[in-house]
Amino acid sequence: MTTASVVVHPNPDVLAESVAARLATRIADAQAARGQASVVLTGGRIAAKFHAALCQSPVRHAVDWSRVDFWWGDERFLPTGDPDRNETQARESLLDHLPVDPDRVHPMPGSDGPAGDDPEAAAADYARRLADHASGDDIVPRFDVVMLGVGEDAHVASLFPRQPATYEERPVVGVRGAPKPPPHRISLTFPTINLADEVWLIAAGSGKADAVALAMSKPGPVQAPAAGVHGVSHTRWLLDRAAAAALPARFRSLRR
Ligand SMILES: O=C1O[C@H](COP(=O)(O)O)[C@@H](O)[C@H](O)[C@H]1O
Repeated sequence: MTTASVVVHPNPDVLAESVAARLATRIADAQAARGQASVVLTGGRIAAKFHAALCQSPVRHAVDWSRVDFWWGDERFLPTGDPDRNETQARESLLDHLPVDPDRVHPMPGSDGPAGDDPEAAAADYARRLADHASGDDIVPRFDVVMLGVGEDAHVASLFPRQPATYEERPVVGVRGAPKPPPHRISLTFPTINLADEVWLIAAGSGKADAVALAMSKPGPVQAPAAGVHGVSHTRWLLDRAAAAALPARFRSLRR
């Protein structure tokens, strides 16, 4: 049975430390059980903060980083190395500082990649890479953790409200006309994200408060994509107090 939880932290720094420690612990648990782990990284501002926290966290020593597969939930479809790519930012803030296995780092293609400047073709390339790492009859790996930032409009990954990608049944989708720059993106879709063991929605700041409250009021996933994701075992909302400010009082356990 799937479960859900909401944890409210006093500020973005504590949120980042908490996410970093949780992630290292979750990976260590997966490695203890299966010898390896797979995580899906998010982009955005809160990712940069918890990446930095993880690089300093003592708990990072509980993980064998060479036995972790790193995937991305979405990518801004720009040339490799562009500073606005989620991959570039994750390498600079996290992966370049840990002893990861380069063969286990799976960035989404850039617009200068083998599929060319076509986000749909690049998405199909990434779907093939996911299929190559899936088990049995699955077409994507069953990730241990998918981490997702939450946009002010309640988007997650590059699944934006009322956009065609929110209806997509293929595992990865090319996005054109995203309301947040850049307009061309690649994203995992709901069916792929929702096969993960755990899904973590991470949000900080007052700008996210309405989106978090909307998503948790159980609207449809087309209206609020953050409402359309869940882990097979657990869905975790990890918030700072400002992002939780519009939630009903019962969710705001922290009162300091
Ligand atoms: O563009 C994106 O934005 C979201 C949210 O970013 P934030 O800076 O508002 O936290 C992010 O989750 C997504 O991965 C990224 O491509």
